[in-house]
Formats: sequence, C-alpha cells, structure tokens
Amino acid sequence: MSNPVYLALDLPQLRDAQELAGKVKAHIGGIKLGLEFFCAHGAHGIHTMASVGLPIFLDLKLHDIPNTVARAMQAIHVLEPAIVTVHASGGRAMMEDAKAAAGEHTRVVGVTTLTSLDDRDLERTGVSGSTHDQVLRLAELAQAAGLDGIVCSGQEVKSVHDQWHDGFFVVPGLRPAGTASGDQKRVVTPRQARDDGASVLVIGRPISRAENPLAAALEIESTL
Ligand SMILES: O=C(O)c1cc(=O)[nH]c(=O)n1[C@@H]1O[C@H](COP(=O)(O)O)[C@@H](O)[C@H]1O
Repeated sequence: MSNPVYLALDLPQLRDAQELAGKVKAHIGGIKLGLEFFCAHGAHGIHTMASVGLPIFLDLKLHDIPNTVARAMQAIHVLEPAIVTVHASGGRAMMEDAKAAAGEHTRVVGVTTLTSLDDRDLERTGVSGSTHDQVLRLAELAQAAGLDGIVCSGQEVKSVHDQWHDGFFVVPGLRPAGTASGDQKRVVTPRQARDDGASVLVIGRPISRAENPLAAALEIESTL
C-alpha cells in the first residue's frame, strides 16, 4: 500500500516548503498545498512543488455559486492536481458542476464540517444536531452529487465509510499520541484514522513544526 500521508505545507516561504518536502519526501505519499500557499505563490508555487515528484493535493476549499466554482476548476486544470477540495455546504449543483469541470485525473472531495469545530461551534453557525450527524448528511449529499469523496475528521470516518463503501476519505486533524491539538478540536491519531478507513491522512504541524521533521515523519510512518 502506498504511503497515505499528505504533508500540509502551510508555510509562507516557498524555499522553506521546498526544503521541508525534499527532506521528508521518502516518508510521505503526497503534498497538500492550501490557501496560505496558493495566495502567496499561485500557480508558480504549485509548479515548483510539483518538481518534488509527489502527487499534489490542492486544498482551495472552493465555495461559491456553481458557475464560479466550475470556472475556477477549469482554471486549475493545467496544474494537474491529484485532489481538489470544495465545500460540500455549497450544495449539490455546485458540487456536480465542480466535478464536471475537473480534470479526468483529479479527485474532487467535499469538505464537510471543519475539524476545528465541535458541536457547540456548529450550533453557533445555525446548524442543529451534532458534528457527526452533519458530516454524515453532507457526505450523503457529496455522494449524490458524484464527488469522489469527502474531508472529515477521524471521529466520523468509520461511520462515513459504512455508508459509502468506495468513497475516498481525506482525514485531517491528526495528532500522534501526546502532541498538542492546537486549533483542532476533533482529533484522532494517524493510526486510528487509517484503521477506520481514511484514504489520505493530512498531517501538517506535527511534522512541519517538529524540532526534527524527518524524525517526526519517520515516527508517524512507523505507527501506520
Ligand atoms: O481540507 C483540509 O485539508 C482541512 C479540512 C479540515 O476540516 N481541517 C483541516 O485541518 N484541514 C487542513 O488540514 C491541515 C491540518 O494541519 P495541521 O493541523 O497542522 O496538521 C491544514 O492545512 C488545514 O487547512
């Protein structure tokens, strides 16, 4: 089985991102580049990071009317990302159009409820019920819209897997035992998420902010 760990390179400097990816590339399966990276370095940054030779997960969390999202999808075709995110709460038509506009080799996954939110936070946004139920609801919508899978926390991935057997499940909010959660509220260990059916394990700070990122990546790999 290929390495399921995608390293979230949430770093402001392109050179630092390149250096870190180069250092740990033998112990990860891909690179996740998000909003911070894309706003700072754009398409040039994506092309630069593609030279590391690992699949690129372009995490832009698109969320707009269907036409706008579809056109954004078309514009990022040329970057050939392996995975792209849209917000599942953007609705079925938005997700259908996003998938139709994406490249043939790009997996489109729907972000459900962010791993930084707990039940109380969700309630404050006007959504009733638990984060768990909301994730399952949005997963069903994403599946009906023809997406390849969803993003959810490790606390829901088992239930989602039970209702969507061949889905592609991206799980962030991962912390090796004994490490700080920071702003993440729905957290599990990388091993737990993998055992519960995660296809991709998104890991950022536990590697990128570690004193020794290579040792941290090796340690995580050894637990999988
Ligand atoms: O779509 C994501 O990747 C994502 C969704 C989510 O619900 N929670 C979440 O943390 N992420 C991303 O996953 C990464 C997690 O980073 P760390 O908390 O440093 O491991 C960040 O780049 C987030 O943008």
